[in-house]
Amino acid sequence: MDSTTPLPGLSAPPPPGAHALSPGSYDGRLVLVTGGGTGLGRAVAAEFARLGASLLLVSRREEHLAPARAELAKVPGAGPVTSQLCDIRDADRIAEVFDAAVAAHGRLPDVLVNNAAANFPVPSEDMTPNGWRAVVDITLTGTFLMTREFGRRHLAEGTPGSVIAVGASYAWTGGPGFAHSAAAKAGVKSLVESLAVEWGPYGIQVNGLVPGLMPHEDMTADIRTGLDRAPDPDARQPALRVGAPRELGWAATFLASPYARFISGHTLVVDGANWQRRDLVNAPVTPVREQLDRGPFAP
Ligand SMILES: CCCCCCCCC/C=C/C(=O)SCCNC(=O)CCNC(=O)[C@H](O)C(C)(C)COP(=O)(O)OP(=O)(O)OC[C@H]1O[C@@H](n2cnc3c(N)ncnc32)[C@H](O)[C@@H]1OP(=O)(O)O
Ligand SMILES: NC(=O)C1=CN([C@@H]2O[C@H](COP(=O)(O)OP(=O)(O)OC[C@H]3O[C@@H](n4cnc5c(N)ncnc54)[C@H](OP(=O)(O)O)[C@@H]3O)[C@@H](O)[C@H]2O)C=CC1
Repeated sequence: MDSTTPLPGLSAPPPPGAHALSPGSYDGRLVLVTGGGTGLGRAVAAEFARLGASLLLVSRREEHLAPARAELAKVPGAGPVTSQLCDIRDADRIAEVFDAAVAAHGRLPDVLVNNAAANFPVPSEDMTPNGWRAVVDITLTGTFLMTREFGRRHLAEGTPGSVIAVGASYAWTGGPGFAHSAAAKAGVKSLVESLAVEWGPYGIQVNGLVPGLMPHEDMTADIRTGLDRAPDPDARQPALRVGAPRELGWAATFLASPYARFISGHTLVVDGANWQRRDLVNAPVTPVREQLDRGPFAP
């Protein structure tokens, strides 16, 4: 290969609609996806549906849930799709959601995908106490409250289950400009490791799942603007391409399948090795304020 031959990078994913697991692998199973009305949550829900799962989508806004319900119900092979409005910071409402799951689907969710999260870029010196609390309460405490209810219900029934918590790679590295979200995701990773041990004896598997850069149309304006500052995102990844949301869905359906039952307490990163990237000599440091175009600090 000479220097003029383009490098291949990691190969493109199979087309939408393809799947690795056998058709009907999730027939008769109920999968609860928080934040399942948008973005990556919706893509993960679609892959479970394609394999026969019934779905329960949970989030705060009907305008996110209604279109997703309609679209996911049309996925070939999908079981019934329902949704519940719920702010995952509200433990009482979460209990009602599980009651509604049993009423609508006749069973507890077999799989819980904790995908809902909150995030916005902000230099830490500008972050308000309430801004910190909103992100940590949704991302970490919300994940705990959902998982706690799932675990309690299954322990009471004596039934098995599988939990997947969507994380971010800055759980390991820190996330300058996203200190609240990075701290919360580090907490999520730790929670996965604690609960996998606590609940393994009862047949409940708990794993983390970390997406790399997987652009989608629901990304928040703040995050989209940040990404738009760096053109050609493919060239910035070791894979020489960004990820497709369905690649996260395929990983999720594997992790909750019988073939991955002995994997627990693990956090799987689906990012083409982007988070491992290091240069021998790094680019010059640009302060977060400058990266975010915030101007001088004005207390
Ligand atoms: C860059 C490179 C890309 C690189 C990209 C790297 C991405 C890394 C991986 C992670 C990705 C993700 O998590 S993506 C997931 C992103 N998705 C979301 O966040 C969707 C949900 N978001 C939301 O609902 C809201 O934005 C959020 C505020 C976070 C939560 O809603 P609430 O209703 O609870 O909160 P509110 O009452 O509106 O606000 C609570 C406080 O937060 C403050 N606040 C709200 N939005 C704010 C904002 N944009 N900037 C500053 N502060 C903000 C408010 O002023 C309040 O503080 P006071 O004024 O003091 O009261
Ligand atoms: N996109 C990416 O490249 C990356 C994403 N991630 C992670 O992937 C996951 C999905 O992200 P993405 O799809 O991009 O983000 P989105 O903004 O599209 O999705 C966030 C979802 O969470 C729901 N949500 C937010 N707050 C609450 C709440 N309090 N209660 C219930 N639901 C809530 C929202 O629905 P509603 O507003 O209706 O409540 C929305 O559906 C997150 O965990 C994120 O941290 C990690 C690394 C990279």
